[in-house]
Amino acid sequence: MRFLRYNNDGEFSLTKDFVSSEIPEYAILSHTWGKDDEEVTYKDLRDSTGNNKAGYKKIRFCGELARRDRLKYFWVDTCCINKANYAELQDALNSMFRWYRNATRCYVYLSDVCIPPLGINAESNPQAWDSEFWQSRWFTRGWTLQELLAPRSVEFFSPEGLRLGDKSELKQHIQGITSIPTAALEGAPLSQFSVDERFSWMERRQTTLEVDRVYSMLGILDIKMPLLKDTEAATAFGRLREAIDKREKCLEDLRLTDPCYDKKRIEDTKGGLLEGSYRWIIENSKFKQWRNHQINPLLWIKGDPGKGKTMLVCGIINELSKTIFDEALLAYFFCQATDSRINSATAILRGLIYVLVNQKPSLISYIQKKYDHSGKGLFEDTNAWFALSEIFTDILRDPVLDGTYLIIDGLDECVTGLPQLLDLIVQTSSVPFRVKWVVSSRNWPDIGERLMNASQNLSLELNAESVSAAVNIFIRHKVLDLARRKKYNNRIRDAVLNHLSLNADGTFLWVALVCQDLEKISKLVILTRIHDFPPGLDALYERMMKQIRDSSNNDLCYRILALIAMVYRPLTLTELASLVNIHEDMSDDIESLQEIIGFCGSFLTVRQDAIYFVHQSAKDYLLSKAVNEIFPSRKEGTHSDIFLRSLEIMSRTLRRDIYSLSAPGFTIEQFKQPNLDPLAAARYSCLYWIDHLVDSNICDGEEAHRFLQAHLLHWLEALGWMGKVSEGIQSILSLEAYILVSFLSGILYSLINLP
Ligand SMILES: Nc1ncnc2c1ncn2[C@@H]1O[C@H](COP(=O)(O)OP(=O)(O)OP(=O)(O)O)[C@@H](O)[C@H]1O
Repeated sequence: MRFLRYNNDGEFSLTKDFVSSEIPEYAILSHTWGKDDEEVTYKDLRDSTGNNKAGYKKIRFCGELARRDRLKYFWVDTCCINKANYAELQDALNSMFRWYRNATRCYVYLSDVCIPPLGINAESNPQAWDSEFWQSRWFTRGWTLQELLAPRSVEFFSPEGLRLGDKSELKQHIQGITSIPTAALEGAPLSQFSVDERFSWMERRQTTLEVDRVYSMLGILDIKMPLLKDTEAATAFGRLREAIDKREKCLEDLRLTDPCYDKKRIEDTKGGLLEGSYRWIIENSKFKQWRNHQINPLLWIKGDPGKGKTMLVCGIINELSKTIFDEALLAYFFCQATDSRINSATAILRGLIYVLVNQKPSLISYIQKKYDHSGKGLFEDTNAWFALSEIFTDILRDPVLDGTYLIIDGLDECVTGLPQLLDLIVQTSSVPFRVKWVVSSRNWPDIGERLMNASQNLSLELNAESVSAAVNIFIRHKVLDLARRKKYNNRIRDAVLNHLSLNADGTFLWVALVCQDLEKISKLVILTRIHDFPPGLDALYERMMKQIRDSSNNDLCYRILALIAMVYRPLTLTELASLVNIHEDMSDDIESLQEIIGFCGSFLTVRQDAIYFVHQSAKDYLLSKAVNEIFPSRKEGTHSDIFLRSLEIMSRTLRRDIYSLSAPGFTIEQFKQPNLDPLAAARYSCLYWIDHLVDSNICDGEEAHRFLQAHLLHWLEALGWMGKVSEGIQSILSLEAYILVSFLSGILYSLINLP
């Protein structure tokens, strides 16, 4: 990038070309072009021939303001680009948005907003220029759109050099003139606005060459593409659309989950985030040291189950996103062992990359080439980890990631690929990477072995005092809420407060579970019942198990708990009804099902129609301490039940043209799912029946064979409607491996081993 700077003689001249790592602070001019022969060109400046041109005034204007703001360098598009060199011009047009964005100051020269001589105090007397400002040509030109949006500081001046205000002070005016939302004018990332909305900001603007209406959108859309000479606008627009569509398709295939929504869901499922219960970490000396220094950029937060790590991480994300500087990014991922979609190292990398690219779309360039070659398989096939970790490290090397924060909650919940993931985290938290990491996990020795020397660790047990104080805030909040809703008198309220404070032992989850149970207890008996809640999570879970044991629905509750503990993603109520094999006339009675889930102690919770364990530790308890009760025929038996039940559901549901569309050739985009979805009960089964067969370890090739003989095409059709054909192919591959190892029925093998 080439600049102008003042010389000692008071004149200015062009500088050398600065490489991107050496670019100094600079000011930049935004203006509308006059007639070609009035503007000072690169050649004029080089040959010292432009002083008499009308455009010289603008350059001097910019230089004077830069000098006022103590900026040695300034940039003006008329003369800092050598337009005779097409390669340079092309590069400049592709870089312009970034150059405006990185400028310390941007001065807008409004040649047609003249201030009458008496309007010297222009800022405090807007009536003097208001109508000219509204009608200024600057707001009608194409290139000035990015000059308005990209820089942090945009100041408007009359040609007399009088300051009219900056884009923040004038945002009401600018919003009224341009219809651009104020958030965009205030610097919100443009990726937050849809592509169509961004195109609409250009609608009423003109450019000298029609094709420039397309090229002037490249930065705003964060797209890079070659600017071909003499291209028709329509052709350039077609190429731009194609680049956008390719990017969106790639992102769609990369996306397994959107961690931003996961965070919202988790906070909601856990009853909402209480600021007073996480703020201690912001003042913690280790946290501050990590935040303010680059010495050890990896912070490992560790603690026992239910100590509040996940909620702490949510709080840290909120806090960092408030203070993160300008261009830096913040990406995070919540790993959840109970959901097979988000419990592996590849899922974590896909999530982090997805968030990074969403915030900075140009990072797609690190994926696009590989994706164009391999398609969605890049993220899913057997080499996915290697491809994704290469893409990830390439992205982290990009200088735009300077100051970026990466956060992973629940490393202990990463069921597949944890060692590789830990190694990658350690590797990328050293030079030359410029990101900072926060990871959280339980106190697991395997994780400790890999992270201990490479990280600062913040143990919740070693910060017991702060954690206890945070838990007490939580207790107070919960009990006051209960007291208000259940009309406790002061004696009951204080007895509950007292019992919880004495027995919580710094464990948030224990408090949350006890309060959940207190909801169901009448205030008349609470003073006697409150002592039934023993201290310690396991003791509490044992108490919940005992209640189930003593209830008349215990068999159904055990079956539901076993099922929810073994499925690979949370089930909907409809899926549960069909899989648990309850009485036929109750299978579509969702209210009764919800009631039954209520009988399962506080182990389960229903949010937005999906059933979750109240906490990972609840599932851990069942899998380790209640095995005999809930898995009478071992875990394999439960897998086998789910497998057989799935075949039943699918055989009953799937058929040719399941949505009765009759006419062939429908695309998924054209299709609108009916309210009564015939696939609703079978979706889980379609996706996971093979996994359950494989994990059941029973050689039930006969059943699978019969099902595939009758329904192979119906099943593929259903997967198609669900957008899960590639998952189906993966399942077929596991089935093939399974039956090969199990020396199963040769007929089944030959049926699925299609050429
Ligand atoms: N800051 C907070 N605001 C509101 N609720 C909180 C907060 N911290 C903890 N909790 C409550 O405590 C429960 C347990 O917290 P959390 O899930 O964060 O623990 P954890 O340490 O991540 O547990 P695990 O390691 O077993 O996953 C949450 O479900 C929530 O009810």
